Amino acid sequence: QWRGVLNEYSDRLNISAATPIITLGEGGTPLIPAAALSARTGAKVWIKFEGMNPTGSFKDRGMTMAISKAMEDGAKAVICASTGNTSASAAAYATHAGITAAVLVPEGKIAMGKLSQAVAHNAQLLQVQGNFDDCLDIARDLATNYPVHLVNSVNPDRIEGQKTAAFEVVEVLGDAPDFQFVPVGNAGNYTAYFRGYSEEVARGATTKLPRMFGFQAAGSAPIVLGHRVDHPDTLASAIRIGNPASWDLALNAREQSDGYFGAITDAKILEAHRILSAEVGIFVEPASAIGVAGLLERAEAGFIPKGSTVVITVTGHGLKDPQWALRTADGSDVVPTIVPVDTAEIASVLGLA
Ligand SMILES: Cc1ncc(COP(=O)(O)O)c(/C=C/C(=O)C(=O)O)c1O
Repeated sequence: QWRGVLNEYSDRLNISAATPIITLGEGGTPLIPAAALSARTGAKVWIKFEGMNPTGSFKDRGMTMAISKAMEDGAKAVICASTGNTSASAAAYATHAGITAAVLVPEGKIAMGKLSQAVAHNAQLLQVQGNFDDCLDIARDLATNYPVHLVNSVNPDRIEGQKTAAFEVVEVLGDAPDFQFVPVGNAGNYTAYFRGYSEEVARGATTKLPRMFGFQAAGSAPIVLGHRVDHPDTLASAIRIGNPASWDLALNAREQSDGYFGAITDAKILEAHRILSAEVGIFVEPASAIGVAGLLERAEAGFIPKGSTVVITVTGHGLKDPQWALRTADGSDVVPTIVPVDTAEIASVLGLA
């Protein structure tokens, strides 16, 4: 069986025999051809479905590394700030390791699925009366002044673990794609994919780097705007971040990969969210759909050559924040169809009769 990314890629990660391997089987996620998106764009589109990780997001790749290294350092408690998925993952891996996790989330801005996971995994969850950026400032202060180990993506172990997704793409495609699309909050994952692909080039496993295309929500797009956003706002709560922790690393990755950062409106995020679930059969939380929206926008604008190989990483499962599938385009609630226990009636409603 798949043994988790630290075991599967041990020779390409900075772990040693002294590193305890804390794993829930993360990684080895599906790379799924998206015929509907290929038809819409003329590219050859693949979806890297990171919702299939143990806690339902890509964060598990980084957390297995961060918690394993924390255990190696003798940590007894970990701390993180989170818009939700990092807290769910930190809580799961910490409890699996037998240590405690404290998580700081912006009050009232965490999706129900993620809140449920952090509580279920016995984290000390504090809702901070501020936004994610305030939470990260506090978490860094706590890790500096108290005996708690910081597991946010400012911790390089997280980037190390997350770069394994690029290894898996290359294994399946036999080369790097022409374009790699990702959502961008702190820009840790954008940075991690660039690092993973760069290492593949260095070891001769690929002929090229993909162009790294990252997307931020229009109401929360500091890298696109070129300045911090003090009051970020988007329904894509996972990427509601105004001061990205890996900003400089991401700009470097963009330069070196002839990459791009773009902003996408909430309406276009929801449109892509629906296309992905209704036409491809992949259910994601809204932030994860921004890469699909980004591809549709870039293709429409003529920047994606026909026949290009495109990988879009969708980062969190739709079950994290299922409410969005139950709203119609104009924001009203989907009305359930209620029928009597009567075959003829139902056949008629289904349009069979
Ligand atoms: C579903 C989903 N998609 C994309 C991102 C952006 O990744 P980065 O650009 O590496 O930050 C996040 C980030 C979440 C957190 O930052 C957190 O959980 O604290 C996410 O949950």
